Amino acid sequence: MTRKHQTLGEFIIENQTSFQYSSGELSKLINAIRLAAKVVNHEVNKAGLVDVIGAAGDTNIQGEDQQKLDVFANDKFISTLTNRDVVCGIASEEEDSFISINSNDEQHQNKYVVLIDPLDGSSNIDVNVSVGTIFSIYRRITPVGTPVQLEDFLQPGHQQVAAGYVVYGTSTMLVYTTGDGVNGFTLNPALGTFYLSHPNMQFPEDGKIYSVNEGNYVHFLQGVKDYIKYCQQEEGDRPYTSRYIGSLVSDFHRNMIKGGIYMYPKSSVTESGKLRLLYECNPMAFLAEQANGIAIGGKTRIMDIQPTELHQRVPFFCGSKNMVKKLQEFLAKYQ
Ligand SMILES: O=P(O)(O)OC[C@H]1O[C@](O)(COP(=O)(O)O)[C@@H](O)[C@@H]1O
Ligand SMILES: [Mg+2]
Ligand SMILES: [Mg+2]
Repeated sequence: MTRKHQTLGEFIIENQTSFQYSSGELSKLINAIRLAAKVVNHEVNKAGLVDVIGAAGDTNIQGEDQQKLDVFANDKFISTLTNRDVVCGIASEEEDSFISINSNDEQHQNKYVVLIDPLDGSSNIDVNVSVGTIFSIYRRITPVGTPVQLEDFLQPGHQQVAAGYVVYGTSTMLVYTTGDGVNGFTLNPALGTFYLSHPNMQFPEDGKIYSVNEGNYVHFLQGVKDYIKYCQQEEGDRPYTSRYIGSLVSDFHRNMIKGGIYMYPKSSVTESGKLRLLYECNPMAFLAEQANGIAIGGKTRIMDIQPTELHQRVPFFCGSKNMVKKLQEFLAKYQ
Protein backbone atom coordinates (compact mmCIF):
# COMPACT_ATOMS: atom_id res chain seq x y z
CA MET A 1 0.00 0.00 0.00
CA THR A 2 1.39 3.44 -0.82
CA ARG A 3 0.65 6.62 1.12
CA LYS A 4 2.22 9.86 -0.13
CA HIS A 5 4.91 11.09 2.25
CA GLN A 6 5.04 7.90 4.28
CA THR A 7 8.63 7.23 5.26
CA LEU A 8 10.72 4.68 3.40
CA GLY A 9 10.93 2.62 6.61
CA GLU A 10 7.10 2.48 6.89
CA PHE A 11 6.77 1.69 3.18
CA ILE A 12 9.26 -1.19 3.39
CA ILE A 13 7.44 -2.78 6.34
CA GLU A 14 3.95 -2.21 4.91
CA ASN A 15 4.91 -3.68 1.54
CA GLN A 16 7.03 -6.54 2.81
CA THR A 17 4.23 -9.10 2.48
CA SER A 18 3.59 -8.22 -1.20
CA PHE A 19 7.07 -9.57 -1.93
CA GLN A 20 6.98 -13.26 -2.95
CA TYR A 21 9.99 -14.26 -0.81
CA SER A 22 9.08 -12.00 2.10
CA SER A 23 11.11 -12.99 5.14
CA GLY A 24 12.19 -9.51 6.15
CA GLU A 25 15.66 -10.21 4.76
CA LEU A 26 15.13 -8.05 1.67
CA SER A 27 13.72 -5.25 3.84
CA LYS A 28 16.88 -5.33 5.97
CA LEU A 29 18.94 -5.19 2.77
CA ILE A 30 17.06 -2.18 1.36
CA ASN A 31 17.44 -0.48 4.74
CA ALA A 32 21.19 -1.07 4.64
CA ILE A 33 21.34 0.50 1.16
CA ARG A 34 19.33 3.46 2.48
CA LEU A 35 21.87 3.93 5.30
CA ALA A 36 24.92 3.76 3.01
CA ALA A 37 23.23 6.16 0.57
CA LYS A 38 22.84 8.75 3.32
CA VAL A 39 26.53 8.51 4.21
CA VAL A 40 27.56 8.90 0.56
CA ASN A 41 25.06 11.71 0.08
CA HIS A 42 26.70 13.59 2.96
CA GLU A 43 30.08 13.33 1.25
CA VAL A 44 28.74 14.22 -2.21
CA ASN A 45 27.06 17.35 -0.88
CA LYS A 46 30.31 18.75 0.42
CA ALA A 47 32.43 17.48 -2.44
CA GLY A 48 34.09 20.89 -2.96
CA LEU A 49 35.05 21.26 0.70
CA VAL A 50 36.49 17.90 1.62
CA ASP A 51 39.15 15.86 -0.12
CA VAL A 52 36.86 13.76 -2.33
CA ILE A 53 37.42 15.71 -5.51
CA GLY A 54 39.69 14.33 -8.24
CA ALA A 55 41.28 11.05 -9.13
CA ALA A 56 42.18 8.48 -6.49
CA GLY A 57 45.31 7.53 -8.43
CA ASP A 58 44.26 3.97 -9.29
CA THR A 59 42.68 2.45 -12.39
CA ASN A 60 39.76 0.06 -12.03
CA ILE A 61 39.18 -3.17 -13.98
CA GLN A 62 37.20 -1.09 -16.52
CA GLY A 63 40.43 0.72 -17.35
CA GLU A 64 39.00 3.95 -15.91
CA ASP A 65 40.76 6.30 -13.51
CA GLN A 66 38.98 5.80 -10.22
CA GLN A 67 37.70 9.04 -8.70
CA LYS A 68 38.12 9.50 -4.95
CA LEU A 69 34.35 9.48 -4.60
CA ASP A 70 34.14 6.20 -6.56
CA VAL A 71 36.42 4.65 -3.94
CA PHE A 72 34.63 6.29 -0.99
CA ALA A 73 31.20 5.17 -2.18
CA ASN A 74 32.47 1.67 -2.98
CA ASP A 75 33.94 1.29 0.52
CA LYS A 76 30.80 2.68 2.20
CA PHE A 77 28.35 0.38 0.44
CA ILE A 78 30.54 -2.71 0.88
CA SER A 79 31.24 -2.06 4.58
CA THR A 80 27.59 -1.21 5.36
CA LEU A 81 26.21 -4.29 3.57
CA THR A 82 28.85 -6.46 5.27
CA ASN A 83 28.44 -5.03 8.76
CA ARG A 84 24.68 -5.23 8.55
CA ASP A 85 25.06 -8.92 7.60
CA VAL A 86 22.38 -8.76 4.91
CA VAL A 87 24.12 -10.31 1.89
CA CYS A 88 26.19 -13.40 1.07
CA GLY A 89 28.05 -11.74 -1.81
CA ILE A 90 28.76 -8.39 -3.48
CA ALA A 91 29.99 -7.52 -6.97
CA SER A 92 30.97 -3.93 -7.71
CA GLU A 93 31.91 -1.97 -10.82
CA GLU A 94 34.99 -0.88 -8.82
CA GLU A 95 36.08 -4.38 -7.74
CA ASP A 96 37.96 -6.82 -9.99
CA SER A 97 36.06 -9.83 -8.70
CA PHE A 98 33.06 -10.60 -6.53
CA ILE A 99 33.32 -10.56 -2.73
CA SER A 100 32.05 -13.50 -0.67
CA ILE A 101 30.52 -12.38 2.63
CA ASN A 102 30.57 -15.14 5.28
CA SER A 103 28.77 -17.21 2.66
CA ASN A 104 30.48 -20.46 3.65
CA ASP A 105 29.49 -20.10 7.28
CA GLU A 106 26.52 -22.25 8.20
CA GLN A 107 25.42 -19.53 10.62
CA HIS A 108 25.01 -17.01 7.85
CA GLN A 109 21.91 -18.01 5.95
CA ASN A 110 21.82 -14.85 3.81
CA LYS A 111 20.27 -15.53 0.44
CA TYR A 112 20.92 -12.33 -1.51
CA VAL A 113 23.77 -11.06 -3.65
CA VAL A 114 24.08 -7.38 -4.57
CA LEU A 115 25.64 -5.92 -7.71
CA ILE A 116 26.47 -2.24 -7.45
CA ASP A 117 27.71 0.78 -9.37
CA PRO A 118 28.71 2.74 -6.27
CA LEU A 119 29.11 6.06 -8.05
CA ASP A 120 27.49 6.57 -11.44
CA GLY A 121 28.41 9.58 -13.54
CA SER A 122 31.94 9.85 -12.18
CA SER A 123 32.94 12.35 -14.87
CA ASN A 124 30.50 14.81 -13.29
CA ILE A 125 31.75 14.68 -9.69
CA ASP A 126 34.24 17.54 -9.97
CA VAL A 127 31.86 19.83 -11.83
CA ASN A 128 28.95 19.71 -9.38
CA VAL A 129 26.56 17.89 -11.74
CA SER A 130 24.24 15.21 -10.34
CA VAL A 131 25.62 11.70 -9.90
CA GLY A 132 24.14 8.47 -8.56
CA THR A 133 24.42 4.95 -7.20
CA ILE A 134 22.83 1.92 -8.92
CA PHE A 135 22.03 -1.46 -7.26
CA SER A 136 20.70 -4.81 -8.42
CA ILE A 137 19.66 -7.70 -6.12
CA TYR A 138 19.36 -11.44 -6.86
CA ARG A 139 18.65 -14.54 -4.76
CA ARG A 140 21.68 -16.77 -4.84
CA ILE A 141 21.28 -19.96 -6.92
CA THR A 142 23.97 -21.99 -5.15
CA PRO A 143 23.11 -23.59 -1.77
CA VAL A 144 22.97 -21.35 1.31
CA GLY A 145 25.88 -21.97 3.67
CA THR A 146 28.30 -22.69 0.79
CA PRO A 147 30.68 -20.13 -0.77
CA VAL A 148 28.96 -17.90 -3.36
CA GLN A 149 30.02 -18.64 -6.91
CA LEU A 150 30.37 -16.55 -10.08
CA GLU A 151 27.09 -18.08 -11.33
CA ASP A 152 25.24 -16.38 -8.46
CA PHE A 153 26.14 -13.06 -10.10
CA LEU A 154 25.82 -14.03 -13.78
CA GLN A 155 22.03 -14.36 -13.71
CA PRO A 156 19.87 -12.82 -16.47
CA GLY A 157 18.17 -9.54 -15.51
CA HIS A 158 14.70 -11.07 -15.34
CA GLN A 159 15.89 -12.99 -12.25
CA GLN A 160 16.38 -9.75 -10.28
CA VAL A 161 14.29 -9.57 -7.10
CA ALA A 162 14.91 -5.84 -6.65
CA ALA A 163 16.76 -2.96 -8.28
CA GLY A 164 17.12 0.76 -7.83
CA TYR A 165 19.22 3.86 -7.81
CA VAL A 166 20.01 6.86 -5.68
CA VAL A 167 20.32 10.20 -7.43
CA TYR A 168 22.40 12.84 -5.64
CA GLY A 169 20.95 15.92 -7.36
CA THR A 170 19.01 19.07 -6.48
CA SER A 171 17.45 16.71 -3.97
CA THR A 172 18.53 13.20 -3.06
CA MET A 173 16.15 10.46 -4.09
CA LEU A 174 16.08 6.68 -3.73
CA VAL A 175 14.03 5.01 -6.44
CA TYR A 176 13.48 1.23 -6.45
CA THR A 177 11.33 -1.74 -7.42
CA THR A 178 10.79 -5.22 -5.99
CA GLY A 179 8.76 -6.21 -9.04
CA ASP A 180 5.61 -4.43 -7.88
CA GLY A 181 5.96 -1.05 -9.55
CA VAL A 182 8.51 1.73 -9.05
CA ASN A 183 8.44 4.17 -6.11
CA GLY A 184 10.60 7.23 -5.43
CA PHE A 185 11.58 8.57 -2.01
CA THR A 186 13.06 12.00 -1.36
CA LEU A 187 15.51 12.59 1.49
CA ASN A 188 14.55 15.33 3.95
CA PRO A 189 18.12 16.36 4.84
CA ALA A 190 17.01 18.10 8.03
CA LEU A 191 15.51 14.88 9.40
CA GLY A 192 17.73 12.40 7.53
CA THR A 193 14.56 10.54 6.48
CA PHE A 194 13.41 9.42 3.04
CA TYR A 195 9.72 10.16 2.33
CA LEU A 196 7.56 8.68 -0.44
CA SER A 197 7.35 11.57 -2.93
CA HIS A 198 6.88 9.76 -6.26
CA PRO A 199 4.51 6.78 -5.88
CA ASN A 200 4.09 4.40 -8.79
CA MET A 201 6.44 6.14 -11.24
CA GLN A 202 5.63 5.59 -14.94
CA PHE A 203 7.41 6.39 -18.19
CA PRO A 204 5.02 8.38 -20.38
CA GLU A 205 4.39 6.19 -23.47
CA ASP A 206 5.58 9.04 -25.68
CA GLY A 207 8.29 11.62 -24.98
CA LYS A 208 10.11 14.53 -26.57
CA ILE A 209 13.59 14.13 -25.12
CA TYR A 210 16.48 12.15 -26.57
CA SER A 211 19.67 11.57 -24.56
CA VAL A 212 22.84 10.44 -26.34
CA ASN A 213 26.46 11.60 -26.50
CA GLU A 214 26.25 13.09 -30.00
CA GLY A 215 29.99 13.59 -29.92
CA ASN A 216 30.19 9.91 -30.90
CA TYR A 217 27.67 10.33 -33.75
CA VAL A 218 30.14 9.59 -36.59
CA HIS A 219 30.95 6.23 -35.00
CA PHE A 220 27.33 5.07 -34.57
CA LEU A 221 25.61 2.39 -36.67
CA GLN A 222 23.45 3.74 -39.51
CA GLY A 223 20.18 2.78 -37.79
CA VAL A 224 21.07 4.87 -34.72
CA LYS A 225 22.19 7.79 -36.91
CA ASP A 226 18.88 7.64 -38.79
CA TYR A 227 16.90 7.65 -35.54
CA ILE A 228 18.84 10.69 -34.23
CA LYS A 229 18.15 12.47 -37.53
CA TYR A 230 14.47 11.53 -37.12
CA CYS A 231 14.47 13.12 -33.63
CA GLN A 232 15.96 16.32 -35.11
CA GLN A 233 13.55 16.61 -38.07
CA GLU A 234 11.10 19.54 -38.26
CA GLU A 235 7.88 17.47 -38.51
CA GLY A 236 4.85 16.87 -36.29
CA ASP A 237 5.89 17.14 -32.63
CA ARG A 238 9.56 17.09 -33.63
CA PRO A 239 12.29 18.16 -33.37
CA TYR A 240 12.67 16.60 -29.94
CA THR A 241 14.86 18.21 -27.29
CA SER A 242 18.41 16.93 -26.80
CA ARG A 243 19.32 16.51 -23.11
CA TYR A 244 22.43 14.62 -21.99
CA ILE A 245 23.79 14.99 -18.46
CA GLY A 246 26.40 12.26 -18.80
CA SER A 247 25.17 10.51 -15.64
CA LEU A 248 23.01 7.51 -16.60
CA VAL A 249 20.99 7.74 -13.36
CA SER A 250 20.13 11.41 -13.89
CA ASP A 251 19.33 11.06 -17.60
CA PHE A 252 17.14 8.00 -16.86
CA HIS A 253 15.39 9.74 -13.94
CA ARG A 254 14.52 12.80 -16.01
CA ASN A 255 13.31 10.74 -18.95
CA MET A 256 11.15 8.55 -16.66
CA ILE A 257 9.41 11.66 -15.30
CA LYS A 258 9.13 13.69 -18.52
CA GLY A 259 9.18 11.01 -21.26
CA GLY A 260 12.30 10.34 -23.29
CA ILE A 261 14.85 7.88 -24.57
CA TYR A 262 18.43 7.28 -23.40
CA MET A 263 20.91 5.68 -25.81
CA TYR A 264 24.45 4.42 -25.34
CA PRO A 265 24.96 2.52 -28.61
CA LYS A 266 27.87 0.42 -29.63
CA SER A 267 30.11 2.21 -32.10
CA SER A 268 33.25 1.78 -34.13
CA VAL A 269 35.17 2.89 -31.01
CA THR A 270 33.19 1.12 -28.28
CA GLU A 271 32.53 -2.27 -29.91
CA SER A 272 30.03 -3.39 -27.27
CA GLY A 273 28.97 0.02 -25.97
CA LYS A 274 30.17 1.45 -22.66
CA LEU A 275 27.62 0.59 -20.01
CA ARG A 276 28.00 -2.50 -17.79
CA LEU A 277 25.24 -5.11 -18.15
CA LEU A 278 25.26 -6.21 -14.49
CA TYR A 279 25.76 -2.90 -12.63
CA GLU A 280 23.96 -0.43 -14.91
CA CYS A 281 21.82 -1.94 -17.70
CA ASN A 282 20.01 -4.77 -15.87
CA PRO A 283 18.87 -2.68 -12.87
CA MET A 284 17.78 0.24 -15.08
CA ALA A 285 15.99 -2.22 -17.41
CA PHE A 286 14.07 -3.77 -14.48
CA LEU A 287 13.00 -0.28 -13.34
CA ALA A 288 12.10 0.77 -16.88
CA GLU A 289 9.89 -2.26 -17.48
CA GLN A 290 8.25 -1.89 -14.06
CA ALA A 291 7.51 1.73 -15.06
CA ASN A 292 5.93 0.83 -18.40
CA GLY A 293 9.10 1.58 -20.38
CA ILE A 294 11.31 -0.59 -22.61
CA ALA A 295 15.05 -1.48 -22.39
CA ILE A 296 16.87 -3.18 -25.27
CA GLY A 297 20.41 -3.87 -26.39
CA GLY A 298 19.43 -3.70 -30.06
CA LYS A 299 17.39 -6.73 -31.09
CA THR A 300 17.44 -8.21 -27.56
CA ARG A 301 15.50 -7.32 -24.41
CA ILE A 302 18.25 -6.36 -21.94
CA MET A 303 16.85 -8.60 -19.19
CA ASP A 304 16.97 -11.66 -21.50
CA ILE A 305 20.72 -11.37 -22.06
CA GLN A 306 22.60 -14.26 -20.40
CA PRO A 307 25.64 -12.61 -18.74
CA THR A 308 29.01 -14.25 -19.41
CA GLU A 309 31.41 -11.95 -17.52
CA LEU A 310 31.20 -9.77 -14.40
CA HIS A 311 32.21 -6.57 -16.21
CA GLN A 312 30.72 -7.12 -19.67
CA ARG A 313 29.40 -4.10 -21.55
CA VAL A 314 26.36 -3.98 -23.82
CA PRO A 315 24.68 -1.39 -26.06
CA PHE A 316 21.80 0.20 -24.14
CA PHE A 317 18.59 1.86 -25.34
CA CYS A 318 15.92 2.63 -22.75
CA GLY A 319 12.89 4.80 -22.23
CA SER A 320 9.36 5.64 -23.32
CA LYS A 321 7.70 2.71 -25.08
CA ASN A 322 6.78 4.39 -28.38
CA MET A 323 10.18 6.10 -28.70
CA VAL A 324 12.09 2.82 -28.24
CA LYS A 325 9.73 1.08 -30.69
CA LYS A 326 10.43 3.81 -33.26
CA LEU A 327 14.18 3.31 -32.74
CA GLN A 328 13.70 -0.46 -33.22
CA GLU A 329 12.09 0.27 -36.62
CA PHE A 330 15.21 2.15 -37.71
CA LEU A 331 17.57 -0.51 -36.34
CA ALA A 332 15.58 -3.28 -38.05
CA LYS A 333 16.28 -1.73 -41.47
CA TYR A 334 19.95 -2.70 -41.12
CA GLN A 335 19.59 -6.02 -39.26
O1 LIG B 1 30.99 10.42 -21.24
P1 LIG B 1 30.21 9.40 -22.01
O2 LIG B 1 31.06 8.51 -22.88
O3 LIG B 1 29.06 9.98 -22.74
O4 LIG B 1 29.60 8.39 -20.91
C1 LIG B 1 28.65 8.83 -19.97
C2 LIG B 1 28.06 7.59 -19.36
O5 LIG B 1 29.09 6.90 -18.65
C3 LIG B 1 28.74 6.78 -17.27
O6 LIG B 1 29.32 7.83 -16.56
C4 LIG B 1 29.29 5.44 -16.82
O7 LIG B 1 29.11 5.26 -15.47
P2 LIG B 1 30.28 5.40 -14.37
O8 LIG B 1 30.44 6.84 -14.10
O9 LIG B 1 29.71 4.63 -13.25
O10 LIG B 1 31.52 4.77 -14.93
C5 LIG B 1 27.22 6.89 -17.26
O11 LIG B 1 26.70 7.34 -16.05
C6 LIG B 1 26.98 7.92 -18.35
O12 LIG B 1 25.71 7.83 -18.91
MG1 LIG C 1 27.86 3.99 -14.03
MG1 LIG D 1 30.48 4.06 -11.47
